[in-house]
Amino acid sequence: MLSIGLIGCGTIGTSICKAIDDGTIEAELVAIYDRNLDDVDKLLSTLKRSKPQVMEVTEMVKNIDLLVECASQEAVYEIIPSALHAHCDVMIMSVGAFSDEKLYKTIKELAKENKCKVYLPSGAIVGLDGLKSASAEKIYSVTLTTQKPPRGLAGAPYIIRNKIDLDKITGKTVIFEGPASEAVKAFPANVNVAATISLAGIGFEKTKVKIVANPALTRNIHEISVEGSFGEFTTRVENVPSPSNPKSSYLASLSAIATLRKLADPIQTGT
Ligand SMILES: NC(=O)C1=CN([C@@H]2O[C@H](COP(=O)(O)OP(=O)(O)OC[C@H]3O[C@@H](n4cnc5c(N)ncnc54)[C@H](OP(=O)(O)O)[C@@H]3O)[C@@H](O)[C@H]2O)C=CC1
Ligand SMILES: O=C([O-])CC(=O)C(=O)O
Repeated sequence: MLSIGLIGCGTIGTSICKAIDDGTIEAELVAIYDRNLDDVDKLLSTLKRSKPQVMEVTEMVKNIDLLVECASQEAVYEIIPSALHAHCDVMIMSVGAFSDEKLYKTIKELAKENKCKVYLPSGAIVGLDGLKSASAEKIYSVTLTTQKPPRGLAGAPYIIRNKIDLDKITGKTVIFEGPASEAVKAFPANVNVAATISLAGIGFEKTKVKIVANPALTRNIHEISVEGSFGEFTTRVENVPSPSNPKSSYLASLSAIATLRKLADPIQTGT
């Protein structure tokens, strides 16, 4: 059975661990870690059958087949290279870290050298299958428009740097427009999906991102528009935010769970 170690015991990490614990994912949860020890304790208290050890990544990677990152972009720098050196496969949620081309190349090389796989779930978006198919030929443009209730953007470096008072936003307001390369740095906990789209499509510089704060919303909306030699499509998802972290949509947790279930399934459906 697949043995899993997980870094980041917050919203997504807890959903994944519960899904392993209740058998939705056929795997063994061997180890968990979070820099916030209260989150570790909270997570442990929700598990009924699994008894993961709490251990740091250097120890964890000696005991697992697959490391799951659901922590932060900085954690990708800290833990993924060690995991690959130790011949572990990895699943990454904080995909925005890959806007750093050097990191992306290093991880790809390490994965090849150590015969490991790097899994990047679709996360909080829909339509990645179409984008991947379209990228076999010419794509002319890709645009992501993300709308969140203002509290779903709280704490982002761009909001802090520009002293944007989210409480004063009373109508639909465009907060940011620019390439995905800038968006994932300005909003590292809000639009990792822009990175996943960039990697599947036309890259971080050509992928356009618009971020809108909309106080009329209770959901996180992601719209992707793609034009290419295949024709054009637009996808739109209205995501329920996770109760414990309004920045992260619940679909992101479900997508992580689906990716892990796929690993145990001999039949692979979809592009
Ligand atoms: N690909 C996608 O579609 C999506 C990706 N995400 C991303 O997935 C990641 C997890 O999301 P979510 O579960 O909602 O986040 P949470 O904030 O709920 O949980 C993350 C946990 O990881 C901890 N953590 C952060 N950095 C490190 C580190 N370097 N080492 C150890 N622990 C660390 C945090 O601690 P502390 O509280 O101290 O920061 C926190 O306890 C985030 O980066 C998020 O932006 C989210 C939604 C969609
Ligand atoms: O969950 C979402 O709606 C998207 C998100 O936070 C991210 O991509 O980082």
